[in-house]
Amino acid sequence: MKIAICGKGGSGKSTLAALLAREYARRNRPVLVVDTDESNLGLHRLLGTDAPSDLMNYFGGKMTVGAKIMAAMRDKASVNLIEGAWTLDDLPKDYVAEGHGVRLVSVGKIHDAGEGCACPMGMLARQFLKNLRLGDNDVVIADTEAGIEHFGRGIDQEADVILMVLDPSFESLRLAEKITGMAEGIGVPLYYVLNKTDPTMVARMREGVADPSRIVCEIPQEPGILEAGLGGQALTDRHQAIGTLVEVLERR
Ligand SMILES: Nc1ncnc2c1ncn2[C@@H]1O[C@H](COP(=O)(O)OP(=O)(O)OP(=O)(O)O)[C@@H](O)[C@H]1O
Repeated sequence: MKIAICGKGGSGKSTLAALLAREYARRNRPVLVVDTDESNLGLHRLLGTDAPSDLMNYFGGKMTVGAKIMAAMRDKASVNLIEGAWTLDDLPKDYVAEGHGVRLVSVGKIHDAGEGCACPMGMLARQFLKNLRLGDNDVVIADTEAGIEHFGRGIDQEADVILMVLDPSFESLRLAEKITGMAEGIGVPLYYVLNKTDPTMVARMREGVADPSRIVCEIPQEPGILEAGLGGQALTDRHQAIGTLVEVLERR
């Protein structure tokens, strides 16, 4: 199963990706987290792994990939960055970080001011997800960048299911309307995960959200999660809400 995680900035996408990956690993499922957010620097810490090298470098680097895209656009041709299908065991080992039963690949980061746009990362992320061939037990979790650009890049189209993280904010509720329409447009099932909640907030979010029937999980505001985020530490604790979420995803 390929799961894309989206939501507004700071809503808890990386936190959910890490908690979910850990939970699947505890259940002995092969798990790959794909970091498609070119700005996020801390996902590996939440997973307790080293930072992987940018997968972009395996394909010759951002300049090379960018030039291929430009040439293809000029020739009105399609861009094929990856030949054939990859399984989780085909991943180039030097570009995979591993820890606690979870593998992590990072498509690429913006490293320097003025280095150009992130379009090559978007193209590679989509093709990488598309070309992954999964076994029945395999789980791929793609952490996306904040907002909706990844929908424009076609990344969500490669997912079997999209989880949108909503924190208690007006912006999350409004973004849910937009994302719900986009997910319907590409025909990928979308579920909402309410995060950083307390009982009062949950009630208000249920009233304000675009389609409450899509809510499948509520993760409370937890000091342990906040502390791990501040200290750059791995999220090791088990959370009942995440166990429930996995079961909902399995029953789909
Ligand atoms: N349930 C929670 N309880 C307490 N703190 C939380 C919870 N979920 C997330 N946080 C905290 O909220 C902050 C943002 O979380 P996170 O980095 O996962 O968000 P994000 O959506 O991935 O952010 P970005 O848009 O920058 O990639 C972090 O400090 C994290 O520790």
